[in-house]
Amino acid sequence: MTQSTPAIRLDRATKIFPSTNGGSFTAMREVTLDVAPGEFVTVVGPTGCGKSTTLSLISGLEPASGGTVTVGGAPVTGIPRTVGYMFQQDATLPWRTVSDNIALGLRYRGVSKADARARAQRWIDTVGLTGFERYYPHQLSGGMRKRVAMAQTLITEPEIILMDEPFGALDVQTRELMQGELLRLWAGTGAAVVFVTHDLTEAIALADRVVVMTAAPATVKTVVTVDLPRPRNVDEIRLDPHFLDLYRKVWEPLRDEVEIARKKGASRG
Ligand SMILES: Nc1ncnc2c1ncn2[C@@H]1O[C@H](COP(=O)(O)OP(=O)(O)OP(=O)(O)O)[C@@H](O)[C@H]1O
Repeated sequence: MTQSTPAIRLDRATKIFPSTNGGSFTAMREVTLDVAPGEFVTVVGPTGCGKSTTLSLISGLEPASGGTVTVGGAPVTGIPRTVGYMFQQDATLPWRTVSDNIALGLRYRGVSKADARARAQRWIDTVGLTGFERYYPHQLSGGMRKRVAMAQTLITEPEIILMDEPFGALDVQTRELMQGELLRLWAGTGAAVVFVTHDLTEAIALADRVVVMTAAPATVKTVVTVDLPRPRNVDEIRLDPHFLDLYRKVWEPLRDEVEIARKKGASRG
């Protein structure tokens, strides 16, 4: 992959699902977006507009109905190995320890048990879980489980990380802590990130660019460049006066779409 090749390219990507009444439902309409290697892009939009569907197309979980989706310059035909995921619900196995859960991705890729364990230990230390290696997920706090999830995602060194509201279920303080942790961990990876969230403060604090989607069917309404310096302290950056300008730039186009989505929902209901 050369420097000019986008990590992800959506070119007029469209997704049509069959609907339960025998018709069809367009979830995405001609979404065009490039994400550069090492870029952090967040995606916001009204509820149900097609944000998760966009991630499904990039991850190869769903094929596009029209347009093209490429990862590292190659069309997505299956689930690319260079992609890591993090969702709102943890992907930890409840019957495996922290150490085994973190090593899992490497074991699936054929790495020996000893090597996977050693690399897992490095990640356990990096995410601040030293001493909890033999704990099971249910013995951990929500924030600690997120640390496991981040280590699980990053240990395979993905070139692309797809995140669907990964901190959505956390309380506000833990969420802010995890945002800071994510930025710290991501900074050393060079991975391109697409991060879906409903939280505009989170979207701006993390991103190089915020993509605002329209009400369903999703298409790109506008893209706001976040020209805040890195490394960022997510606690402090939201107090920066420029942060408020950026918030307005994202919220104003989004507000219109939320209103459209609300009216559509009301007319359907
Ligand atoms: N497999 C599927 N079959 C049929 N319809 C689907 C399927 N997956 C998603 N949809 C529909 O596509 C639309 C977009 O869903 P999607 O989950 O992408 O929205 P979203 O923006 O991520 O929503 P939210 O903000 O609530 O998480 C929804 O109306 C949903 O019902």
